[in-house]
Amino acid sequence: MKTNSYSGFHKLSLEQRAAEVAEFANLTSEELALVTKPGALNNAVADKVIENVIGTYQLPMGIAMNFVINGKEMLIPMVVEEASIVAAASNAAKMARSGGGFTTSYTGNIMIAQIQAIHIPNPYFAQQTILHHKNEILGIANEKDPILVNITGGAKDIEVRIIDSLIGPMVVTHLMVDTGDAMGANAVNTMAEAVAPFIEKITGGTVKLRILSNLAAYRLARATAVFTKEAIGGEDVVDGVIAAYAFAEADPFRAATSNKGIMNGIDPLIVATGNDWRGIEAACHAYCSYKGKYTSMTRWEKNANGDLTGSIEIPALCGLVGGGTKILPAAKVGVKILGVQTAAELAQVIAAVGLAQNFAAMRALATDGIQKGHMKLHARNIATVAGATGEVLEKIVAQMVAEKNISVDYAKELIANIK
Ligand SMILES: CC(C)(COP(=O)([O-])OP(=O)([O-])OC[C@H]1O[C@@H](n2cnc3c(N)ncnc32)[C@H](O)[C@@H]1OP(=O)([O-])[O-])[C@@H](O)C(=O)NCCC(=O)NCCSC(=O)C[C@@](C)(O)CC(=O)[O-]
Ligand SMILES: NC(=O)C1=CN([C@@H]2O[C@H](COP(=O)(O)OP(=O)(O)OC[C@H]3O[C@@H](n4cnc5c(N)ncnc54)[C@H](OP(=O)(O)O)[C@@H]3O)[C@@H](O)[C@H]2O)C=CC1
Repeated sequence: MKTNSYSGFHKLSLEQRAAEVAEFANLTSEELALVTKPGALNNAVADKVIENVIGTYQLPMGIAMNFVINGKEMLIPMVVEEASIVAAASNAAKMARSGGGFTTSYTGNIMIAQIQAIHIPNPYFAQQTILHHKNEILGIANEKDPILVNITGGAKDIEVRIIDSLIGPMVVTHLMVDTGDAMGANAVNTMAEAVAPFIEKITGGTVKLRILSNLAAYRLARATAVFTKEAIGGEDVVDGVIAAYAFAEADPFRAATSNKGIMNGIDPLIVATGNDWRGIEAACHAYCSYKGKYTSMTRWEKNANGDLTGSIEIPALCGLVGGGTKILPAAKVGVKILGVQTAAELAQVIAAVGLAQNFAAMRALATDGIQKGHMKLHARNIATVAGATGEVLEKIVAQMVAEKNISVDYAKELIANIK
């Protein structure tokens, strides 16, 4: 292959595509084998999951321990490439046990589909007109998915917003659909497309976009936890975490990093269960900013006893019956390890893990600094990249950590000295 402008690449077999890519990118046969050799996700299945497939790509699955959620002991599967995340989640969950673990709740599996209508000269009149026809709109939507209607009732309500925009006012109808154990993108998109002509007819406008909103403000998972001051290192640590939170609450530069720390917990669980991590990333970041400024996804306070209390409320977009969960064999194992039966349960675990992950990072930041714990574990990564294995690896990790000098170059130097 001499150029990447290649019409019909998708029509080749997986093996042909892999060979073409190897030629273009000068891959050795060993390098190519790292993506083409059969894995637990076999190539024939992988070829049906996305497009232009040349093979598969593995990531580690680790298990976060110690979680007690609503009184139930759970193992949390996490698929991720970053050292210290799984250890940190286990560490936080261990400390949360002193306060009884995590308590969660959920608003239900309600997704929003948006139908955007433009070119309407009288938007307030159109808004009320759409609301007059709520039952017909719900009827049209529900005709599209009788199975979902049987399971959950399907589309349940509408709301209509008028949005000022660069091209004038828009009348945006929200269709609220109970998507049950599905994340629900496909069901709500189909319904939105079905009701669009009727909205055009009753408003005289032109419908453009018909698509779900990732800002799933009616699909909220909540989690709380009490970390007793004794379990986390005393009242200074409580105050340190609250000061760290105050920084994130006030400053979007800090909030972005703190929230990345929360997604450190959420994304690996989302991936382990075959869910869409782009969807939940968009949802969580949008939800913590749509009431005004971009701020922290969590809240940290001190109770009357001087203990630390944490809370989180996020749109936990996830499902158990569709998307990757249905097709990826390892995702099914992830769900089984977790032991959840419904999307509602999964959503609540997601919130609890996000809260735990934030606590671990905030506690580290407020005490020793992040590098001590993180770099101790990252050092194993660095030593592996430098080529160390077995006893040599353990030895140089210990030395790099003790000397606080953790780099690939130094690891290589230590390996050479040992030899
Ligand atoms: C790293 C620790 C846990 C060490 O913490 P430690 O106090 O040295 O750990 P420990 O040896 O006392 O062990 C306590 C528990 O932690 C877990 N644990 C401890 N070590 C392991 C391990 N090797 N493998 C698995 N689990 C481990 C395990 O549950 C263990 O209990 P045990 O099983 O021994 O009874 C701690 O320092 C920590 O929680 N640090 C936070 C690390 C973190 O957040 N990493 C994420 C990457 S940094 C980032 O991306 C986000 C950030 C930080 O920027 C976000 C922000 O700014 O807010
Ligand atoms: N903006 C975004 O985030 C977008 C995300 N996506 C993608 O959409 C995918 C997820 O869509 P989703 O619609 O969940 O997946 P699927 O369409 O794969 O699966 C959902 C379907 O499963 C069936 N089903 C079976 N049992 C149940 C049950 N108990 N509860 C509810 N439904 C059930 C329903 O179909 P039936 O009624 O026919 O039986 C339902 O429509 C992900 O891959 C995501 O990446 C797509 C577009 C945009």
